[in-house]
Amino acid sequence: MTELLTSAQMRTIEQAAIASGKVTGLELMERAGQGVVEAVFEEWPELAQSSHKAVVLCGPGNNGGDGFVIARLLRQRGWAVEVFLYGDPAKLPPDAKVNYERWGAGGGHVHRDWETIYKAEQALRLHMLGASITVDALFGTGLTRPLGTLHNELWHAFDLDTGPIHRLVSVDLPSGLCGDSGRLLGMEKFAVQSEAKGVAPSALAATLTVTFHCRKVGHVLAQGPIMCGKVVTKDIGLSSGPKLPSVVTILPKGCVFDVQAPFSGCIAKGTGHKYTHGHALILSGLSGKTGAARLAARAALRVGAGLVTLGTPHEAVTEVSAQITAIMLTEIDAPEILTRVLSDKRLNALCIGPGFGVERAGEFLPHVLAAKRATVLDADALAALAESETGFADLHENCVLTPHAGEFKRLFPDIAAKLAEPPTKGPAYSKVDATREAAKRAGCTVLFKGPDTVIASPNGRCSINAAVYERAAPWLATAGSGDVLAGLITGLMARGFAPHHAAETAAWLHVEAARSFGPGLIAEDLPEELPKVFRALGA
Ligand SMILES: NC(=O)C1=CN([C@@H]2O[C@H](COP(=O)(O)OP(=O)(O)OC[C@H]3O[C@@H](n4cnc5c(N)ncnc54)[C@H](OP(=O)(O)O)[C@@H]3O)[C@@H](O)[C@H]2O)[C@@H](O)CC1
Ligand SMILES: Nc1ncnc2c1ncn2[C@@H]1O[C@H](COP(=O)(O)OP(=O)(O)O)[C@@H](O)[C@H]1O
Ligand SMILES: [K+]
Repeated sequence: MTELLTSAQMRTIEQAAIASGKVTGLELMERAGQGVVEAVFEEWPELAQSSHKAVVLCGPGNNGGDGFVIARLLRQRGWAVEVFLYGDPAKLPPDAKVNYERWGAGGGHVHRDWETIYKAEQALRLHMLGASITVDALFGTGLTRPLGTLHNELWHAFDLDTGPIHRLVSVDLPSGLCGDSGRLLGMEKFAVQSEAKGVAPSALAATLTVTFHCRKVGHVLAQGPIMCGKVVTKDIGLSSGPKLPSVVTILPKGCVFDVQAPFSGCIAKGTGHKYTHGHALILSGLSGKTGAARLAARAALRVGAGLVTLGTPHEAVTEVSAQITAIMLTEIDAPEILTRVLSDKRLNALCIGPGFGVERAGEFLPHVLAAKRATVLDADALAALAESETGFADLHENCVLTPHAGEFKRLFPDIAAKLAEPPTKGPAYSKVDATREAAKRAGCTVLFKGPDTVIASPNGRCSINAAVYERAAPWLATAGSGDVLAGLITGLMARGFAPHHAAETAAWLHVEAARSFGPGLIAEDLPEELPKVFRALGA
């Protein structure tokens, strides 16, 4: 698992490293600047062949300090560099000030008060038009409030109405993007306008973002991926040495993890007979609505549950039995029959919701939850849960709720409203905050779907399965893919995976299967692609 850090956590790590005496802030800043220059030449090797022109936009904090280092290093390579400072040099923090002075001592000029410059000469725009790269070192993890008029100026100076600027390199975070939530502070107006025009929601949407030590949560959530372009992480010497483990334990807030490939050992089937690997029961909808449960059942079987049974209403038996082979069928017409079926303790995981019907789900839910099995509640079961009188009282820690944004809103309207509020100050309320709050309230694991799927459990554990950047899987936006995910979680829980682990692993496999199949994917393809994914994992 890789950690995704919040801005506060990153600061804690930096400060602890500096306090330990093993590194100075100035050294960290130098390495950060070097990391950006390195990443630029790795991304565009042609720029390393000769000298070019760069524009570097520096802000009033240490992000600006990184900008001065970058400017100096590029100039040392013979580049012509124009530096614009937003803010008062006298007020720069100490390390940034040292680098500002080093830039000046080497003969470097700093354009100041660029609002006037823009209005008088449009210098910024002119310089940028002729530059091979523009570096955004305005704000990083210290962004506390919206960019306001500065952003308006940049829109005009960049003349971005028609598209993104060529090779905009962002230092740590695109300025304006909240590092904890991936949301753009105070830029809803631009978000709406740009969506209509099909361009990025900010003048500062980067081609390349170079961050330090670890990716931040905001790189993968919400608008983060659109704003960052591509994210490269550079080591600045915080990972080496024995000090990090103790630093990590004093992090101020719970950590968030990036879901990584499961160990082949946990996916592989050990010895044992089919019952060793569990028996999943997937509850089917009525005739004409049975496809969703069949998809889930197929996924549960493919992910390795020893046996899978579809609990099918009598009137749908012909429809279902005509379309299954290895999957078994048992008639379940009424909630009481479900309770009787579940007296077989070998049925150890349950899925209700896909194609089930909201009203029926409302009738079955109390019996499902009373059985205290590992249970996935998806689709119609979530709608029924939102309407139920007992609310979350009957949920237990072996439940997993799998809402998409609409279902999340029905289940947790106040939390969804908080998340929908336009962010005006950083750190903004994030999908991580929302899912954590939801899991705590529900008392069970919540998997909040999307390209940035967030999984949280009541104990505060939280992971993000980000299908973004090199793991983008837009083909998952297809009917029935959520049913497959529900089946994967159920199958893994039948195999004995704990709810959070099952949700993480299923979400990862879901994206991998989609990526392995590629364009043209339909939900039926997902379970069938799993063997290939398992083989690649060495399972
Ligand atoms: N620490 C280290 O050792 C290392 C740090 N590194 C680098 O430092 C970055 C973090 O630096 P940072 O903490 O100084 O914050 P930064 O993002 O530069 O901004 C703070 C300034 O901006 C201001 N401000 C905020 N929002 C504003 C707005 N909307 N409009 C106008 N002003 C606004 C804010 O003002 P204030 O809120 O205090 O009034 C403050 O003056 C990090 O991302 C990385 O690049 C690397 O060198 C590695 C080593
Ligand atoms: N653009 C996307 N990139 C990655 N994953 C996506 C994208 N769109 C949807 N998904 C995933 O596909 C699944 C869709 O589930 P859901 O909305 O319940 O669909 P359905 O009800 O049709 O099964 C979720 O797991 C979601 O995270
Ligand atoms: K930046």
